[in-house]
Amino acid sequence: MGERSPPPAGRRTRLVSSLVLGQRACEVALDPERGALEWTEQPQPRGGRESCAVPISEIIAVEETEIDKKQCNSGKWQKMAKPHAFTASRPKHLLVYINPYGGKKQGEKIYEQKVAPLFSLASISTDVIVTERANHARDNLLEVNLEKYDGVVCVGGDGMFNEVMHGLIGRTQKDSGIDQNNPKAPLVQCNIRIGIIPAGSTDCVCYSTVGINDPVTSALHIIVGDTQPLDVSSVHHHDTLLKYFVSLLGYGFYGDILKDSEGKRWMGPVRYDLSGFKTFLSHHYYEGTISLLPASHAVGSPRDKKHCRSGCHICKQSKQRLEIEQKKNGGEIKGDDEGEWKVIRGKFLAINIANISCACPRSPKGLAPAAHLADGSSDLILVRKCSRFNFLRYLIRHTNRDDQKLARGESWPDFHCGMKLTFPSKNQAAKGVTGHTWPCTAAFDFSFVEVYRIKKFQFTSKHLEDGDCDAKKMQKNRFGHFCRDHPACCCIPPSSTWNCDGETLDCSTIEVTVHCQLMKLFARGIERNSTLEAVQRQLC
Ligand SMILES: CCCCCCCCCCCCC/C=C/[C@@H](O)[C@H](COP(=O)(O)O)NC(C)=O
Ligand SMILES: Nc1ncnc2c1ncn2[C@@H]1O[C@H](COP(=O)(O)OP(=O)(O)O)[C@@H](O)[C@H]1O
Ligand SMILES: [Ca+2]
Repeated sequence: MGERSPPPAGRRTRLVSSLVLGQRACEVALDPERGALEWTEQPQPRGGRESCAVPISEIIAVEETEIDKKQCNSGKWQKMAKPHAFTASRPKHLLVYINPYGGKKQGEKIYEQKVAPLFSLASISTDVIVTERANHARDNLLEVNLEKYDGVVCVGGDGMFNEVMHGLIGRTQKDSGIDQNNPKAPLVQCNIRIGIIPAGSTDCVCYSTVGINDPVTSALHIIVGDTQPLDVSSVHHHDTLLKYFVSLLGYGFYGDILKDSEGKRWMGPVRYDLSGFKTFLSHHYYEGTISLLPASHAVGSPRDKKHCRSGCHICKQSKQRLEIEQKKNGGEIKGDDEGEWKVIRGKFLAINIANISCACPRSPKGLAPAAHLADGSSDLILVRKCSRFNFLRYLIRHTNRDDQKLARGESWPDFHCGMKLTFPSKNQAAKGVTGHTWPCTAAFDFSFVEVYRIKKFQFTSKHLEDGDCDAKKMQKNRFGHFCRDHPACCCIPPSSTWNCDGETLDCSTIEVTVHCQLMKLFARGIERNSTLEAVQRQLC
């Protein structure tokens, strides 16, 4: 590249050159002020000029093409040694776990065909392990030498991500001498980032942190070294750690779907739709006592119209708060017990705790659209006993895609953030209809739905309120539900099971604590589409 004009005083040099892209002549410029590589097509005889720019931090690789050998050997060109790491945060060595049985069983193919070539282009070296059994990745992470890796990649669904996350959290606490079974123990943050290549059935963690479940998009976020902190919640039964979760902890409807779908894994992702339909028809409700500690530190509420997006200032504030706390306490993050507990008793069709929005292809806005990725709080959604018709209205509001239509007549293409928008027709607009099918008709606007932003939570099923929940001591009734007090009961199941990131928990009596930004992902959150969101807000 040759310099065209001297830079104005105080400005860094802008390098400009001509380049042939296929058949087209372009003017290419490296602009250090904007940190971008720009190219503009030279004016065509019929007019028109197209201009593009790519941030330098997002260029994957620089390759020297062999078109003009003479020029290459003329001394003007210098061959770069394997170029990588445009910015310091890019990974060079990755440890990859592939679940060959996740989703539609395409994990290995997806990795080999779509991801590995990009890693190789970006000069990233990998150690790949195709798992041979459940918990293979978790157990391996507890002993492997992690120092040689800049990140861990999991190819699979939410269950696989959850397994890898358990390995890393467990390893970090073990190395720091922290007892994970103690619900009050201050956990140590994991600094090694996880990348998720979606190849599962729901891919909720990937969808909610990237905006789409696309393996190539995820691979690019890993390559450019994006970092997205993530809240993780722990689930304890007295002094025993049961599990951690990132997406959904669900009792009642989502617990029953999971339980029913376990034997249908061979069907692939469609098992959830079938079990969903069956569970909807069974319409079981469950009685119990909930105690919750509101997230007094958290800004905003689960009903907010403004959602967590790339560079979210609410999540940034939480990071600053954490750093101040860590400095004060010599690196430790102390549990925050401040505030007044609220106790709620009742009959519930669903109890959902969402650490993040839980957006996925089946529910593009998510079960908790306003939940933040890294604010140290979870959104608790209580759906009380109501009619089947009302429950269906609630389900449709958070699962239906048509509910998200906004454009006049036709739909906009699917945006990066996974939304599809359609405006009301002219006739509808003339009648003052601005959005009867618009997503702002929130799933929470029902008298039988309550929402809270929480930092701690406890639950006891009514049938267990006076006893212990040792699953082995309990008798299983013929529907597969535990029922100690009423062994012959076959009408209303006394307790459901918890769906914890897609795994069932053995105990229904649990205690949940949100750990602010315990993990980091190779992601950058859902990117804002400003035009689209401005229209969205206007119509709301
Ligand atoms: C009649 C209506 C039927 C509705 C069925 C709809 C399912 C809607 C799914 C929204 C769930 C979002 C929360 C995500 C949970 C995942 O962690 C979990 C595990 O995902 P994985 O199988 O590991 O990818 N998936 C489920 C369905 O529980
Ligand atoms: N090789 C394997 N054989 C059987 N199960 C596995 C294997 N590797 C991982 N798993 C387990 O499979 C479960 C589901 O995996 P996941 O990738 O989330 O698929 P899905 O989204 O279809 O549920 C996870 O809990 C994980 O622990
Ligand atoms: Ca959160």
